[in-house]
Amino acid sequence: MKVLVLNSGSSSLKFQLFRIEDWAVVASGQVSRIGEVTGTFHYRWLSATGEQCIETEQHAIANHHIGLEQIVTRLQSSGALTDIQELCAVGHRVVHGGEAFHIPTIIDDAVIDAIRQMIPLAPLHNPANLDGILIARALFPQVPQVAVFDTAFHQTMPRPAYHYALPATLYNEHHIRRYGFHGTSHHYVAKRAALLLNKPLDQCNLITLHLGNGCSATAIQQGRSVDTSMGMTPLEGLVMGTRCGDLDPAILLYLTQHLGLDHHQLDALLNRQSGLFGLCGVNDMRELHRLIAQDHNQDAELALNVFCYRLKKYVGAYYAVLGQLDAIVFTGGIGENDADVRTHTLNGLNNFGIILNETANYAPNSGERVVSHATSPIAVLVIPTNEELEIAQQTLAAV
Ligand SMILES: Nc1ncnc2c1ncn2[C@@H]1O[C@H](COP(=O)(O)OP(=O)(O)O)[C@@H](O)[C@H]1O
Ligand SMILES: CC(=O)OP(=O)(O)O
Ligand SMILES: [Mg+2]
Repeated sequence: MKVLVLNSGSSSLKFQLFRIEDWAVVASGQVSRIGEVTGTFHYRWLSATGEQCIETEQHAIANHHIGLEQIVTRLQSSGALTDIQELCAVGHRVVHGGEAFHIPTIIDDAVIDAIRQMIPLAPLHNPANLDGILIARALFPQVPQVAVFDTAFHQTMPRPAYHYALPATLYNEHHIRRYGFHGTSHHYVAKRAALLLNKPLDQCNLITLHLGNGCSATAIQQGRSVDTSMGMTPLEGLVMGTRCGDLDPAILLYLTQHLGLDHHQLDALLNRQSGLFGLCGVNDMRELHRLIAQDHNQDAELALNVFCYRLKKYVGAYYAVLGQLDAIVFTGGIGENDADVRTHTLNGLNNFGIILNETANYAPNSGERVVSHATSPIAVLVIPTNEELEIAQQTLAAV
């Protein structure tokens, strides 16, 4: 039997098909640039003889419905999913679950309505997540669908951590509070960290740093999220690829009053034109390093420093929140691969008991690893995230 995981974004649809006996990935890939003149269909699968096969096609993919149809056709023709009966569930990443969802949830009409109502709280993510659900339901009417929410893991945050200092009615009547995101990833790497530390998760205090296109930090006390850097929406907190993270809210007033920006322009500015991109014109961390190495580009250098400085402040704050700390965990495309970011962020924290081992930190290695010094009281770990596997396992448990 197999579980299909879908992560539906605004212009892409990522998928992985797992065999539940051993959680092997039988097929995976993504359709991207949906709705553009040329789309891309990237497909990887295991042949009948166990060989890894890869294929990339370029052609227009008009919408998510057509994208998912093409995925299913290819899953069938490659032998990864010869019969739909083999599919025991479809798991969906859903970014915003508000306060309604603490656990993976079997999708029915009421759940779909609730996800729809959450769209204003995650305008970049929830509409696409919902499309993925509706299309998968139409394509596989007999197969149970499960929603796994980015917000669920953070529902254990205590009230002082999630309340904004705003008039109480804004929470009581409008649900304006901090929710936090990337919970599936923070939870997954926390479980892996506990194994590496050889301690039960409910005895581990951790700071997990998910640094991808979106970036967030989480303080984990005895295995539960007690604070996280993203807020009501995935815009608060760390510096990200194109999102600004924390800023003085009066800047928004200034931008509207003195520069005449309307709310569409503000949305574009904060979500898509800020972060690393706003500071130096590129949002890909690898590109940023190239600009620094090849051209000594000062904007890129500043962007890297702003990124790491903000991250260091969150590490310090969450250390104070936790009081006692077992490990700091780096994950996501940047966290897993960028030794410079790890060094810049943790530089000068020796007196806090955080001592990087630079040889281990810079060693070319892609697996789970310890990059702190053997004598460091607090371990520093690099753990590749696997949101899809976590969603697949939670999906199976839910059905
Ligand atoms: N080898 C690398 N060194 C530095 N940064 C990297 C490396 N590989 C990927 N990244 C960065 O990871 C980010 C994307 O992270 P990822 O977790 O894949 O994103 P997403 O949030 O879309 O899942 C990009 O900024 C990219 O530059
Ligand atoms: C919630 C969020 O920011 O997700 P992503 O990093 O996939 O954009
Ligand atoms: Mg991601």
